[in-house]
Parts: sequence; structure tokens; C-alpha cells
Amino acid sequence: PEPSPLPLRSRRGLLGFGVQEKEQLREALTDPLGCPPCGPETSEDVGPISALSYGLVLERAWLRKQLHNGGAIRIPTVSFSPGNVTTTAMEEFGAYIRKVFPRVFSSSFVHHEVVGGFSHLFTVHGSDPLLQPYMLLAHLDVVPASDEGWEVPPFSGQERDGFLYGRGTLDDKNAAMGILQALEFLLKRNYKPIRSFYIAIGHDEEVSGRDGARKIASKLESAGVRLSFLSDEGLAVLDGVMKGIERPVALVGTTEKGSITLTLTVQSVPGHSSFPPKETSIGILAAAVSRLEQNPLPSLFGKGPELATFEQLATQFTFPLNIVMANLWLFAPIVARILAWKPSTNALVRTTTAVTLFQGGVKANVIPPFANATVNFRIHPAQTVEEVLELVRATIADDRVKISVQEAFNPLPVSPYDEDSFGFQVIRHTIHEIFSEVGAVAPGVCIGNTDSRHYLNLTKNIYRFSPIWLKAEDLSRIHGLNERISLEMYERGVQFYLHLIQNSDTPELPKAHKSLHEL
Ligand SMILES: CCCCCCCC/C=C\CCCCCCCC(=O)NCC(=O)O
Ligand SMILES: [Zn+2]
Ligand SMILES: [Zn+2]
Repeated sequence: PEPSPLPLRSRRGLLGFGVQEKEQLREALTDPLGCPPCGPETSEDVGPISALSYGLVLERAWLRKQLHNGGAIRIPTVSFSPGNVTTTAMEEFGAYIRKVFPRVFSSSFVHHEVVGGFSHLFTVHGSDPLLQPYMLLAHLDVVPASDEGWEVPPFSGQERDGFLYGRGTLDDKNAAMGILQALEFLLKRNYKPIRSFYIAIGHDEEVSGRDGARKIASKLESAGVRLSFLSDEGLAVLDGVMKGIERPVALVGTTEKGSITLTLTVQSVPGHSSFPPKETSIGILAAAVSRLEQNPLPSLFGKGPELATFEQLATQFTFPLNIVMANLWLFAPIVARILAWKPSTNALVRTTTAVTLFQGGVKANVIPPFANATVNFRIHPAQTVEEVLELVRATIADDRVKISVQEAFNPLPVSPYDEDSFGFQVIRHTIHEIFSEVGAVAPGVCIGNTDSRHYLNLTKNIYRFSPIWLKAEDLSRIHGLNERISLEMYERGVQFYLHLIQNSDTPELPKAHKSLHEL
């Protein structure tokens, strides 16, 4: 049977669903009868039903039918360096989404194209051409992971205790699959958007986005496209990440830090290890790198947009921290010192220094002819590439260490987050709908970099929020060991995009609400 039409929001509700509509939506989302006929599969047919590994979670019976041959997490779409990505896996990913999202690829008002070899651009044509389109961004590539240290192999897509484990479950296949799953679901319910939108799934975000996002952006720019707003991965719902805040809070990245990656090289004359010089190239380089680690760049806390984050979150802090945060003009130096204790909050205080690669030496009895190291700095919004470079030179203070710049860009402009900013308000409203536990939604500085920076010429309204719930212990899973997402959170992510798409269909500006109770 054809699926029943989804009871969509009435126009009167604009952004919010009415109580009855929400109930209907809940039923539609969980009612397997709304799915295509599936046959009498049991859970043994496909093993554990896991969201990303099998692609779909809301319509479990339907997904069992389609997804026997692996899933998003099991396709190792690893990016190693710019131009060096796992192309076969990326092609497989393209085939996979064609298979599991048939309506997205066959709808008369969704246009799909592959850009840069493996990135995907979808244009979803809305019924009102006068409304400016928006864009949902995600990426399909992941950073490498070996089996070592993982509870389950990172590309096996296994479920344990309600969590799906694997590289990409938080960054960023949850979003790539979640967005497409939301669209597939809406199309199945005969939903026709009013406002047009784009979905761009990049294939090399983890290594600069130069072949994916950059090409998509320049293609759209040449076509004269301007966006109402752009939503990408970034900050998240944070639960217990910051001491003194009792309820979870959602941070939406209104800017992101800059970045500079340096190669440090020391050369020396090779020779016999039995009569070594006082210092080898490895020793000289190690000392330089150690000086960088021992002398972090200065605290700039309170001089950038992080000030607004803490001011807006002030009421969420318990006494007396609420007073402290509301008076950062006085207390910023003390707060900065406390934030610097933990890596996640230290990243808000200063430009960070990370030594990520170190190479040197050719044989045990040969004086090394060279040594080199890669150091990646993430630049605080109140600093520039030039300023960082100058401070680094002064800290190394050794002419034998040659410094070359691999890549560099300044911190990104701050997107508006006032009451008149459609993009920020629609995202904020949707967060309150889906993550009703959050005490506040505030603007923040995204400490990592995203594909969204390639779209600066298309909109000033760029917002970086991953619809995921992170506890303090989860932060190390991103690019780390045992990356995982609970099935419940993946499902909430799909709901987030489902609501965001529908909420964006209003021409009117949503008013800022602190919570749903005020609606
Ligand atoms: C109350 C304030 C506490 C703030 C603590 C920050 C918590 C960090 C939350 C999320 C992690 C940020 C990840 C950002 C996305 C990164 C995407 C990525 O990997 N890009 C590539 C790169 O940056 O190299
Ligand atoms: Zn990412
Ligand atoms: Zn990443």
C-alpha cells in the first residue's frame, strides 16, 4: 500500500507543530504500516537493527527489506590528505545512498548531481520561488581508524547496548544519512517543500574540502545562488561538559576558529653514529616542538565571540558562577584560568597548539640527515594567521628550524544571532523542539573546522550545529577511539532535520523562544 500522507504542520502553526499535529507526526514516524510492504522478516534476517549501519531507524521494517548489503558506517570512506581519499569506498557510498533513499533520487523536484568526483549536491525545488533557498551540509568522509583500542572494529557498524559504534557515527555520517533520511521520509509522505533548499554532502571535508565543498560552492556562486542560511556540523548539545551548568545546553557555532598548519624542518649532515655531534636534527627539532608545547599561545578569553556564549549561558550556571559569568568584564582572567584546565574548554581560551606528525632518521647507526614535524594551530577569533606565525617564530627562536606554511586561514566571520536572524532562530527553535531538555541555546565558537567556510560568498548566515548529545566523556571519541552514537540520538538527529526542513518553510521570522513552554 502507498504510505499515508504525513500530517504536516498547518500554516497557522508556522514554526511550531500543534499538539494534535505532533501526536499525528509521532504516530506516522513510528507506524510501520506507513512503510512499503516488507515481508515477514525477523530480526535474525538482518542482525541487530542499527541506525547508520542499516541506514534508517525510524522505519525499521522498511529498512530490513532494503539494507542487507552493508551500511554507511561499514563503507570505509577515509580521507588521508588533500587529493588522497578512498575513492572506491566513496563510489560505494554513492551507490549505497541511491539504494536506500530511492525517492530522493527519483523525485521530480529533487535534482541530484555528483561534484568533484564523489561529493553530492541535491537541489530540492520548493513551490515558492520568491523564498530564498537555504542549505543543509554534511560530509561522507571520515578520518582514519585502526582496530587497535576499539571495543568493536571501527568499520564494522556493530551495535552494543543501544549504541552504534564506528568511525563517522558522530562525525559526520549521522548528519549525511540523517538529512537524506529526513528528506526520503518527507517525500514518502508526499511532502512538497515551499522553500527550495540544497543538500551538499562533501567527500573531503576532513582534508580541506578543496575538491568537494569548494567546487560545489563555486558552482552555485557562478549560477548566482544566494542562500538564506546554511546549516552544517559543529557544536552540539553539551551535557556536563562545563562544570557549574546543571542542565544540558546547546551551542550553535556562529563562527569557527582559524587554522594554520606548519612544517618544521631541521637538516644536518649525516654521518656515523659512533662520533655524533652534540645535537642531532631530531634533538634540535624535539626541543623546538617542546618549547611550543611548554609555551601555549596567550589567553584571549573574553576578547572574542566566546564572551557572548558565556554571557548568554550565565543564568544556566549555579550560584555563584552565575554572578561571575554575568560579570566577565571583571572575572574573565579567573574564568580563563579555570577553562584552561581542560582541553575542550582551553580551546575556547586561546589559539591551540597540536604537534600531530614527527618524522626523522633513517637507520640506528646513522646520524639523521633531517627531521620534520607538523604542528596544527587552531586560531582564536581575536587573532590572525600573521600574529600566530610571529609568536611561533619567537617561541622557537632557533634559525636552524625552518618553518613553512602548509595551509592557513583566519578565523571565520561571526554570523548574526539576533532576533531578526532567520537562520539562527529557525535552528534555535528546532533545537528546543527536539532537545526539549536543553536549558538554553546560545551562539558559540566552533573549535573545529567545517566545509561551511567554503560558502562564505553565498551567505553571511552560517550555523554549525550537530544534532548530537555529548557528555564530557564523549568528546574524546570524536576523531578518537570508540566513536559511537546511541540509536535514540541518531533518531533524534533525523527528527531534527525533519523539523528543520518544515520549519524553514515559513516566510516569517520565528520569534526567539527560550523554551517550548513559551509557545
Ligand atoms: C560551555 C562551553 C564548552 C565548549 C566546549 C567545546 C565542546 C566541543 C564540542 C564539539 C566538538 C567540536 C567538533 C567540531 C566539528 C569538527 C569537524 C571536523 O572534524 N573538522 C575537521 C577539522 O577540524 O580538522
Ligand atoms: Zn566533520
Ligand atoms: Zn572530523
